[in-house]
Order: sequence, then structure tokens, then C-alpha cells
Amino acid sequence: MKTFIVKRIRGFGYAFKGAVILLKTEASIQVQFCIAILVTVAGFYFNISSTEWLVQLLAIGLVMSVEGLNTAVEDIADFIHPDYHNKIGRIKDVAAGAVFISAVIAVIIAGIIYIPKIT
Ligand SMILES: Nc1ncnc2c1ncn2[C@@H]1O[C@H](COP(=O)(O)OP(=O)(O)OP(=O)(O)O)[C@@H](O)[C@H]1O
Repeated sequence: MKTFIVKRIRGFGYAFKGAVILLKTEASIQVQFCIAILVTVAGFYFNISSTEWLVQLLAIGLVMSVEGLNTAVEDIADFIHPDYHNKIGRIKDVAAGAVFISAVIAVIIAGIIYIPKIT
């Protein structure tokens, strides 16, 4: 039982380290983090409802986690096959496509929340 708890705590430490690596080294995550701060400020400014906060937080979490997984896929692809290959191109494009989908959804969510408040 003790080793179970120690392993879980260690796992949390590695995961936190991963999140710090993403924020320190990945430009796209840094941009998304800045946008997350901006919409959080907007949330306080426009005094959005609890439901709007929940959806906004989910959208932020969705985009940043998918971006993190996309970075992991890119790193794996570069590690196992550093040279040009059609398959690697497709793998990276598909992973980037997943980020695109989550980002489009996040923009739609932002529109639904804020457009009525600024018009
Ligand atoms: N090894 C490869 N073989 C084939 N196509 C590739 C390869 N590496 C990258 N590509 C193509 O280039 C696109 C961008 O790849 P990637 O995101 O790795 O490059 P980058 O612009 O250097 O990104 P980053 O700055 O995030 O590292 C991919 O979506 C893919 O279409």
C-alpha cells in the first residue's frame, strides 16, 4: 500500500515536470497559456456565470492537453524516424488536426460566451 501511494506521488511529480517542460519549451503551448490568462481576465471582467466558467475551463484544458499530446507525438515521430517519410508527415498532420479541432471548438465556445456580452 505504501509503495502504491509513493508511486502515485512520484507519477504526479513526473507529470508536473512534463507540464513545466511543455510551458517552458513549446511556443504553441505558451501562446495558448497567454490566451487562457486573457480569457480568464475576460471571465472576471464580464462576470460570467458558473456554467460559463466550467465550459471555458474545459475548453482551456482540452486545447492545452491535446496540444501537449501533439507535442509528444511529434517528439516520438522525430525520435523513431528523424528523416523525411510520408507516414511521419501523415502522423504529424493528424496529431496537429486534433489540436485544430479542439481549437475551433474553443473559439466557438468563446464566441458563444462573449459575443452577446460585447454586442
Ligand atoms: N519527418 C517528416 N517527414 C514528413 N513530413 C514531415 C516530417 N516532419 C515534419 N513533416 C511535415 O511538416 C509538418 C510540421 O512538422 P513539425 O510540426 O514537426 O515541424 P515544425 O514546423 O518544425 O514544428 P515545431 O516548430 O513545432 O517543432 C508536419 O505536420 C508534416 O506535414
